[in-house]
Amino acid sequence: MEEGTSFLFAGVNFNRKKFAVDFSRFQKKKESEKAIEDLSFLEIAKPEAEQEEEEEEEPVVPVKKRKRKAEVSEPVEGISVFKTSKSAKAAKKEIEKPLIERSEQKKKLNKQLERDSLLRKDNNIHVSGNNIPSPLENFSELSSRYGCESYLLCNLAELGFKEPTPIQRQAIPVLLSGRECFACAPTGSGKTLAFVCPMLMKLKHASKDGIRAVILCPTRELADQTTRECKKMAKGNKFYIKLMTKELARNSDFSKRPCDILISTPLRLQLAIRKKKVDLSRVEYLVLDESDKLFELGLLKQIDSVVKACSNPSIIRSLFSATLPDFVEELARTIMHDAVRVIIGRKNTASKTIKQKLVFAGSEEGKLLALRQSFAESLNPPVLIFVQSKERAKELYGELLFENIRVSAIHSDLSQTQRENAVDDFRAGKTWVLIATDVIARGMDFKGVNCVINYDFPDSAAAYIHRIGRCGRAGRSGEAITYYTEADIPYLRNIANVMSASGCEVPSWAMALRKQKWKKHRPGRESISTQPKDEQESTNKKKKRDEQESTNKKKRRKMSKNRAIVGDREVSLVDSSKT
Ligand SMILES: Nc1ncnc2c1ncn2[C@@H]1O[C@H](COP(=O)(O)OP(=O)(O)OP(=O)(O)O)[C@@H](O)[C@H]1O
Repeated sequence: MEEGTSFLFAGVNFNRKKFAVDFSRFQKKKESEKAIEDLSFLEIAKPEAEQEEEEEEEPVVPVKKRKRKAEVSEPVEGISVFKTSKSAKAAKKEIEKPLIERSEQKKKLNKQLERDSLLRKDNNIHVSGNNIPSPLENFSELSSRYGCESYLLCNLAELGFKEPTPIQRQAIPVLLSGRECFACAPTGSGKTLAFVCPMLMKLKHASKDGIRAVILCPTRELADQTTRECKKMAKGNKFYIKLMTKELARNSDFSKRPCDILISTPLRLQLAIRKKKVDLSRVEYLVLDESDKLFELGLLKQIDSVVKACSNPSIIRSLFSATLPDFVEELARTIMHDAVRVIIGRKNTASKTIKQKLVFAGSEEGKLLALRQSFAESLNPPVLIFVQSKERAKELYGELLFENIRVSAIHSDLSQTQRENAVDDFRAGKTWVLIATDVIARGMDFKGVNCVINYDFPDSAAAYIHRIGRCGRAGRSGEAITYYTEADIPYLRNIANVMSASGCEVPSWAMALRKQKWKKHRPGRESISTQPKDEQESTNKKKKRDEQESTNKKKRRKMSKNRAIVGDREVSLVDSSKT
C-alpha cells in the first residue's frame, strides 16, 4: 500500500484471502441456525438435544443415564431394591433443574426465532450476519426491550408515526445492540429515523465531552434536512445538534463548543479536520447516509479522512442507502466488524408506490413540446423536473418562466441562500414546479410531490431510483415520467429493468436491448428552446457578443483605475517592479 493511503483504500481491491475471516462472517447461513450456534448456553444444550433425538430413534438407554437411574432407586413391587437417600434425590433434582431450564429456554428461543422470521417475511426484511436481534413489533418495544425514554416515544407519536417501517423494525434493534450495520431500503421508507432513533437512545443525554456522533450526507441540502429531522426527534432532550457550515468548518473551534451530534458533508468535515477545528477521537457513532454516493471516487478521499479521524476503537459505523452496489458492500466490509446486513425487499429497486412511465420524445424540441402538453392537460403539482446540467436547468427555467407556471430552479451555480430559498418555496407550495439537477436527487424529503419528470434521461440506474424516489414517499403514491430520445435508447434497458422489477409495464423490446457496460450516460444535448434554430444561433451570438462587451468594459474600468494623467502623459499607478 502506498504510504499515507489508508485502510479504506486498501479495500478497493478487496483481498478475500487477507480478509478471509471477515469474509467468512458474511457468508450466508440460515439465520435460525446462526442464532442457535451463537448463543453460548445452547452450545451446552445442543449435544443434549441431539441425544434426545437419538433416543427417539433408538430405544437403547444411554449408559450414563442407566447408571444414574440404578444409583438412585428402582422400585420393585413397591420395595426399593437400593436404598434411596435424600441427598441423591436432591442431587437428581439439581441435575434435572438446569436441564429443564435449558430446554425451556430453548423452546422459548425457537418460538422467538419463528416469530422473528414471520415478522421479517411479512415485512420483506432480509438479514445476514451473526446473532441478529429480533425485529421490532411496534414502537413500544423500544421502551420494554431497550428502556427508551418517554420524550422519544412522545416525539414519535407527535410526528404521527404509529408503526415502525420495515427498515426501522430491523435496523433500530441492530444498532441498539451495538452492532455495525449496512442497510438498503427503498426511497422514502424512513431510513433517517432508523439511524437517528438508536443514536439518540444510545447517547442518552447531552454532554460537553466532545463530538459523540457524526452523520455524513453527500449534499448540503440533505445535511440541512437531516439536522432538522434530528432536532425534531430530540425535542425535549437538550442535545447539542450541529450542522457543519462553511463558516464553522473554517473558523469555529469545536473543542470550545458543545456538540453531541455533528451533521456534515464530507468536504466540510474534511476541511475542519485539516484545520484541526474538530476532534473526532471520541465519536461513538458514525453514519454514512447515501453511502454509495459517498463511496464514489470523488468523495472517497474525504470519507477516508473522516473514517481515519474517528479513531475510537469501539465506534459503531453504519451505512444507509436505497441503492447499495456490491463494490460498496465489499469496501465497507473491510472497515466494519461483525456487521449485520439488512435489505428491505430487493436490493437496488424503486419504491413500489410509484407509477413509472417511459415517453419517447424523439428530439430535444419534442421534450419541450411534451412537457408543455402535459402541463396543459394534467399538471398535478408539486412537480419535480430533473435535467442533466446546471446550464440546462437555467435554459428550461427560462422557457417555463413565461408560461404562467410558478417555477423555480436549483443547481450548483446558485448561492447557498438561493438554494435554500428554492427548496423552502417548493416545500411551502409557493412554487409548483422545481427544476433541478441531481443535487437534490438523493434523500430530499418533499412530502407531497405528485410527479417526477426525468426531462433528461438519468445517467445511471441508481440515479433513476433516487430521482423518482422524491415522490411516492412514506407509502404515498406518485408518478414518474422519463423522456428519452434516440441518444438514450442504448441505455434504456437499465431503466426498463428497474421498472419491471417494481411491477411497471415496460415495452418488451426495451428489455431485449443489448446489455450496456455501464458508464455514466450524459450525452451532449441541443439547448432547450422552442426558438427556430437560425433564431437560436443569432440569439446565442448576440449573447456571446454582449458577454464579451461587458468583460471588456470591466477590464477597461479596472485599467483606468490604475492609471493617471501626469502632465500630458498617461502613467500606470501599479508598481511595475512587483508585476
Ligand atoms: N414510522 C413511520 N411512519 C410514518 N412515516 C414515517 C415513519 N418514519 C419516517 N416516516 C416519514 O417517511 C418519510 C420518508 O422518510 P426518510 O426521509 O427517512 O426516507 P428515506 O428512506 O431516508 O428516503 P431516501 O432514500 O429518499 O433518503 C418522511 O417524511 C418521514 O417523516
